[in-house]
Formats: sequence, C-alpha cells, structure tokens
Amino acid sequence: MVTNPLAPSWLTVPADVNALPVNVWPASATRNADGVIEIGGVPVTALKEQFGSPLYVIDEADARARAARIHDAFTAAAEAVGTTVTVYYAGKAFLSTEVARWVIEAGLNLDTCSAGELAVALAAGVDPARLGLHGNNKSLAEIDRAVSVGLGTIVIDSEQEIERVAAAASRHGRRQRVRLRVKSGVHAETHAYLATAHEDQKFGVSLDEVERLVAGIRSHESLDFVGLHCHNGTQVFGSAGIAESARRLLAVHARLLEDGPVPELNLGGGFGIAYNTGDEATDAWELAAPIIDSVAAHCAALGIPVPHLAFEPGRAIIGTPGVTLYELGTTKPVTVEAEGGATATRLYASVDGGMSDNARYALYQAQFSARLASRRSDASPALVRIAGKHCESGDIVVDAEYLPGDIAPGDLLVVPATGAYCFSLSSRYNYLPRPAVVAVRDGQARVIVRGETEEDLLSHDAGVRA
Ligand SMILES: Cc1ncc(COP(=O)(O)O)c(C=O)c1O
Ligand SMILES: N[C@@H](CCCC[NH3+])C(=O)O
Repeated sequence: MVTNPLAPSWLTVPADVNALPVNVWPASATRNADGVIEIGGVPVTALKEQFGSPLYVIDEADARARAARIHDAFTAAAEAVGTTVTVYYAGKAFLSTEVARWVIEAGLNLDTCSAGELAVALAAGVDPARLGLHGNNKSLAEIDRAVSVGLGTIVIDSEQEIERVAAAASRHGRRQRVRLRVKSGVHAETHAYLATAHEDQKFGVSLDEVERLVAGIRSHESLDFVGLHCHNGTQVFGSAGIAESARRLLAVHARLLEDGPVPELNLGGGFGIAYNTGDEATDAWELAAPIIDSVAAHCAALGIPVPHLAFEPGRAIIGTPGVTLYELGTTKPVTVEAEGGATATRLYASVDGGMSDNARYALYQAQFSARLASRRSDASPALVRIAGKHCESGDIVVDAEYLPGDIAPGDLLVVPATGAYCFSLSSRYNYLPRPAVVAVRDGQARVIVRGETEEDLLSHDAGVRA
C-alpha cells in the first residue's frame, strides 16, 4: 500500500500491521496463536470479558523491571564516580497504593506533588522518610501535613515558601530537610507545556536569586538545606539538556559550599519514551552514566566533591508497561482534500473511551500508536484516526495510525504506552466513569484501581433523591 497523503511524515506504512513494535509495547506483549494480543500472559479478549472496556492494563513484571533497572543503573553510575544516588519515582505519572509498593520494593523513593498523592503514598505504607513533596503552590495544610508526618524532603519552590515551611517545622519541633527548585534557564526540547526550567514559567526560582534565598533558608534553625533541584521538563530525549542544567546549577552549588554544606543535587526526571514507531528514545537506564559522568566532570573542573545525587523519573518507569484496551464502536470513512490538492480518505474509528481516559492528544497533540488486538488481519492497511465518544471534535486518542482496513465494530483496539499521565489525567467528562486499572502478570489479572460505576458518578451530586 502507498502512503496516505493525509498521514503525518513520521508515520510509515508498517510492513506487518499485526506486528507489535518493541519500542512502544510492554515487554510481555505478544500475539498468540489465535491472533489475539496477550499482555502478562492474559489475552485481551479475556480482559474484556472479565473487566469490560475501556480498561487500563499494566504489565506488572515490566513496570517492576524498569523501576529496578533504572534504580540499579543510576546506583552503579553514581558508585563509579564515588558518590551515591536516590531515585524517586515521580508519582504524578501514575500513582496507586499498589504501584507505590512496586517502586519501593525496587529500591526507589517516591515523589509526590499534592496532599492527595501524599495520602496515597502513606496509605501504601511508604516510610515518610522516603517521600518527597513538590508543588509551586503548596497549601499551608499540605506543608503542615508533610512536615507533621516526617516527610524526607520538601522542595521549596518560591521565596514565600521558605517562611511557610520554616514555620510549620518550628510548630512541629522538627528540622525539615528542604531543597530549592531552580530554573536553570535550559529550555527543554519538548512540547511547550512540558518544559519547566526556562525563565518564563511558574516553577522554581531564578538562578541569580539562589544565593540570597539559600542564605534565607540557612537562617532558619528549623530548616536543613540539602541542595538545589532542577527539572528541565518531561518527555525529553537524550542527556544533553539535563547535563547542561547540572553544569549551571553546579556553578552556584560550588559558591554555596563556601558558606555551608550542600550535600545533594537533584536533577529531576523527564526521560522521554517512544509513543509511536517514529520515536527514537534512549532508555533512561542508558542515560545514567552519561549524565552522572558529566556531573562528575563538572565537579572536578570546579574542584568540589561530587554531591549525593537524586533523580525523579516517572514516565520512563510506568509509561511503556501500560496500555489501554478499547472496543471499537463506529467507523466512518471521511474523504478530504490532502496537501497538493488530491483527495484522500481516512477512517474515523470511534472507541468506547476517549479524552477522559487519555487527554494527551488534546493537551499536547501527543502521537500514540495502536493495534487491532482481538484478531489478526491480512487486510491491507488503512489510515485510521481513533476518536473517542465525547462531545468534542478534538476528542482524539490516536491521531494517525495504519490499521487493517477491515477493522469493524466489536473489534478490540489497544493503544500502547499509556501507563503514564493517562490515568492520572483522567476525568469524568460527559459523565463517563473512569476505567479500572488492572495489573497482569504470569497469566493472572487483578484490579489495582477499581473502575467507576454509575453509583460513583452520582455519589457527589448532593441533589440526588434516594
Ligand atoms: C519536578 C518533577 N519531577 C519529576 C517529574 C517526572 O517527569 P517524568 O515523568 O517525565 O520522568 C516531573 C514531571 O514532569 C516533575 O515536574
Ligand atoms: N501530564 C504531562 C506530564 C506533566 C509532567 C509533570 N511535570 C504529560 O502527559 O506528558
């Protein structure tokens, strides 16, 4: 089949529309002898039968393996330059008590960014000393809760927060470990809404304010300054940006050492993953040594010891192990004029979920991929746009993918790489209940987050009559 002129340039016609490209699918994903996709040894047809759809499915072994691999690679790279490292799982990517326990068991700490995430981490039984708290506008109640439970570190995000955290710590008779979040000025190469270290955005403080603000932190008996923090942004490929931020922060870190200890440096997360066959992502564990070696080289040039390091990956751990299962409802071939004047047809395939379970196209024009999952097909590929069922024309889950031209109502479709920032960004828009999250492993499936029911949907409506 020739390329459809409506297809984006990165999308190529797959040699085999039934194949599962390894860069985007969970480690255990395979198509069985019946042509059905299995994840964790469980056929998607069985998942549909038992749990319905839409359904978030996580390959538990893959998620645990990625967490361990990242933890181990960063630990080894730190050891190689004579230092140590703490790897926090960024809970905002996907958080439930179960997943919190997986990452803790893999040796990671856990980063939270709201009282709600903190509550989930505590409900999972995570030792508060292994928790971090972020946020550009933490409420006084959030700060108080964090301090009172004995949180490991709080990342101070503004000048005002210094006094707020110091006051809470005094009140609780604690000396709170804190970091200061800094804008390195590096503008991450990612979607505009996903870059977080350039000057003109809401997170962190400017590099040139750091010395004054750290002096302020150090003036409080109730605060223990452990170091600077920078998070360039998310879905960033390669290590160049993070290494550049480290270089800029270390120059200030060296000056801060003249007036007191600065034991740590936290370089955030942001490691990008592949969402489609056009994405070439280096695995986060491959980036550990290049990043940490470059930190060590900058420290050597400045004549300072390599600090204890910290990182906060989220997507790189949970993104690829997660997929979303949908049932196809309606299809419509739509013929429009393509660039150059010729007409071409794309097939709109509407599924039983949409932007309420995956907001990433609507928010960032994220380009996911998909596969027909309930059967194999030899039909020639057609250009498909997978839409949801919401009352929005921008309700698109997969903007462009080649799927077998015979896909039909009742087929199951799976969108891979939805483990990060899909469940966490989910909503009840149009009163669609949030889907369940199921962990699959060794041929077994179990619910780790219960799906919402009509009763849940009505449960907050104060006007419902009994
Ligand atoms: C401060 C901070 N740390 C860590 C992360 C995790 O990012 P990612 O999931 O891309 O690794 C984020 C999200 O972008 C963040 O804002
Ligand atoms: N929600 C974003 C990531 C935000 C990360 C938090 N700073 C995404 O889906 O990519």
